[in-house]
Amino acid sequence: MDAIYEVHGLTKRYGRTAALNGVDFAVTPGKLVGLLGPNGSGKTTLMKISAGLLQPTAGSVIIDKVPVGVFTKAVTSYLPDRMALPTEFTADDAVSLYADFFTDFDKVKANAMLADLHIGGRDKIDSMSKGTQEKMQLCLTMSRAARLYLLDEPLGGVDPAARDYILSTIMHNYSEDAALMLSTHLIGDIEKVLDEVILLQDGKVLRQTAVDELREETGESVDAYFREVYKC
Ligand SMILES: Nc1ncnc2c1ncn2[C@@H]1O[C@H](COP(=O)(O)OP(=O)(O)OP(=O)(O)O)[C@@H](O)[C@H]1O
Repeated sequence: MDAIYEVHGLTKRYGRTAALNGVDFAVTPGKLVGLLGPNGSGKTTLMKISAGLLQPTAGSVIIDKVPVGVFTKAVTSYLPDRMALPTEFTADDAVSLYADFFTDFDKVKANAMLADLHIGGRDKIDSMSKGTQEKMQLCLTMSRAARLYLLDEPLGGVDPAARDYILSTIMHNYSEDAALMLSTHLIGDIEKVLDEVILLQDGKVLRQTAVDELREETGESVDAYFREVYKC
């Protein structure tokens, strides 16, 4: 099957620091991929370049056969690792903004998810807790019918009781012709839903593998494998 998301020789330098150093991988449609790696391994940088928010130093990202640009932004739904909406907005304002901005946005779906999470339309972002802000942004991100979802730490501030709802929201809101890549440090919580993992280290891909194969080969969970590989 043709890849929906390809990364070729991707390099990003900040002065003398190479945040990414020749990253190559490809993801096919239908896959839910975990982008894993220790702090500073380049996960956010890779997501930002793929979302068209940052220019690489070298290399390319191809989404749905097109290099990152105006078209790919229209088919990529990106959840940043911090609040990207004006904090004076209410949840209703945020929904309206997404509806105006993205033609693939499903307002009914977004409102239903927000109601499930007890987020009121009139709730203001700056009076929501950090975790609630994250949940709201995730609802908006997953209410688009995109070809590629890029979620940077979707569970970071979310309490354990809400994590299962969030995980099922992630799993059930992308179609078989789309792919989803998420970064997380909460591997134990998320590995049950992952098809593949991409392990980053020092700006390079250490390994890309199917989760089932990794478990079979190592006889341990992805979480245990991660702790072993990246032991300080
Ligand atoms: N704007 C910037 N200026 C200089 N260096 C940066 C900048 N952004 C990131 N870096 C550096 O690039 C490297 C990769 O950072 P990045 O945020 O992509 O890592 P990460 O894997 O997302 O980390 P974390 O797990 O802590 O979120 C780090 O060494 C970081 O210090």
